[in-house]
Amino acid sequence: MAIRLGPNSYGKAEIRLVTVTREDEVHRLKDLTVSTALRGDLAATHLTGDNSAVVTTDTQKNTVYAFAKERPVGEIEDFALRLGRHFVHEFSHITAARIAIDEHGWDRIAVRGEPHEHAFSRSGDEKRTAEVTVGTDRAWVVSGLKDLVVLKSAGSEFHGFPRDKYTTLPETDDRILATAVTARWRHQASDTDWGESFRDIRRILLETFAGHHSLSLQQTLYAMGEAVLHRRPEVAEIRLSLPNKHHFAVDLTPFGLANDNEVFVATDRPYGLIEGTVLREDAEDPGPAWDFRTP
Ligand SMILES: O=c1[nH]c(=O)c2[nH]c(=O)[nH]c2[nH]1
Repeated sequence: MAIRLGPNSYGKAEIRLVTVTREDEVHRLKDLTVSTALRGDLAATHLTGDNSAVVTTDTQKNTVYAFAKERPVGEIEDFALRLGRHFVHEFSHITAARIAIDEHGWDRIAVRGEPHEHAFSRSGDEKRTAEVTVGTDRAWVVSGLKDLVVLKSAGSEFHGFPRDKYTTLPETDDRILATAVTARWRHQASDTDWGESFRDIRRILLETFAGHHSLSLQQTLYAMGEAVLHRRPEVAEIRLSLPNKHHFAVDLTPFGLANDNEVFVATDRPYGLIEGTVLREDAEDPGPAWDFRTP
């Protein structure tokens, strides 16, 4: 029986990093969860236990903290690029690094209408994300956001679907449409103005969700992705994952009441999960941008 080692990688997952930058009395916060992963000639550790090529996951974690001290973290894409390039350039047997970062937002607390210098409240569940893959001669950058919860109470219909003996869903020309957007977009280059790009893409996603008259969440997904590609030339491809956060009109007839689309039950499971990719016809091959394990 022939057995061999297949694709493999290793790293430190979910390193929690918080930095405080002080400009006089005003403090700035960065709150990140960083995951590192390395690939390379690591057969020996798997096959014989020879660890001489293993840049330990503990060292990877320490490197993240040291880099955060040596220079301001800055945009998460830049921080990930610096870390990835370090691992690949410093260790010749490491052929690729993947650095994934979630950034958690904090808002300044307003005290008597004035933003406080050093007191913050968590912005909510939404995260800005970056997944950077660094190879020996180039890098791939995927930016994104997670858990951006949105809802519209008009401008959404869903009808025209096939009915069989198991179909009970009523057709509707007026429903609540709600989702928690996870979006990841692949950049064509590795030297964009990451902050400006992120803020504008987030705005485009929100404005399209709000303004698009939806006949299905699938159609809304495509419209959101298409709008980003129309307006942001730096993006080659966008992947969206949209859980349908169902809001069903409650049947009030047992109480002698009509429900004129005003009273809903919000259910959290099961949920429809609508996922899709929108990309440029001439998009460059993604290489390992999405899947670190692909050669
Ligand atoms: O926008 C929707 N797409 C579906 O595929 C679907 N399926 C379903 O039950 N409700 C919805 N809504």
